[in-house]
Amino acid sequence: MIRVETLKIYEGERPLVDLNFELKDSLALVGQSGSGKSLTLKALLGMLPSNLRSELKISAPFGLVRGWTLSFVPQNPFTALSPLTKIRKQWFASEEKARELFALLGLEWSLFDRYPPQLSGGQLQRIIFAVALSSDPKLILLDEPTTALDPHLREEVARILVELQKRFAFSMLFVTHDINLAAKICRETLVIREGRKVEAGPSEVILAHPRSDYTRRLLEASFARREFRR
Ligand SMILES: Nc1ncnc2c1ncn2[C@@H]1O[C@H](COP(=O)(O)OP(=O)(O)OP(=O)(O)O)[C@@H](O)[C@H]1O
Repeated sequence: MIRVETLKIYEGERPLVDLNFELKDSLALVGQSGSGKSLTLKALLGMLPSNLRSELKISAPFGLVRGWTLSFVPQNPFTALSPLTKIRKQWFASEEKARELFALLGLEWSLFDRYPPQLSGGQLQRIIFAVALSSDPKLILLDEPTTALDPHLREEVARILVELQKRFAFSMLFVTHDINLAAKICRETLVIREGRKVEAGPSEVILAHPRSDYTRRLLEASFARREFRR
């Protein structure tokens, strides 16, 4: 279990984020735009903008080393890789590892020698997952990894993620504003507003019995988006 005992982010004296949480296998961090989701991920990655400072205290059964035990999946697969360089040249693990992950993710091996713009959004997102998994991480941070994808691909990516986690047993912190998607992917949910905890617990309990109006509004927004998509 990973314990984030203190995670505070300040702009000058103004606290933007003040959180603590436990992460067993999968935790969704859910909140409206501006609630502090991205800043929380940036603080955990040690990549905060230079005008902000943070206090971070984490206890984990392993060291968190970015690019090794700690991986990151960014929001937009279309911009995550350099467009002018073949996937092969952007791959830092062994070719054997690439073959294993490509097979597992249902990616044709020939895609390894293509340029990113030659791939579809779904293929690119799988490649980003392969890159994130290539160092055998213990913790993966995901920043709304389905936002840039078509709705049908979103469900597919959610399914792949759950399968990958079962197989590789990494922990994941999944950031999203979609509380329904959060519950599909993560066992537990932490709802935040203005950088503070609103409520936390098993995802299905939060979906079925939201305790705050804020969480209810997130649920309504999520259902409204779904209706709109139909
Ligand atoms: N470099 C910065 N300097 C000052 N304030 C910042 C900075 N970056 C973000 N903020 C503020 O911190 C708050 C949290 O921002 P953050 O980007 O974490 O929100 P978010 O929940 O990820 O939103 P979104 O869903 O829109 O990406 C916002 O009020 C934002 O304006």
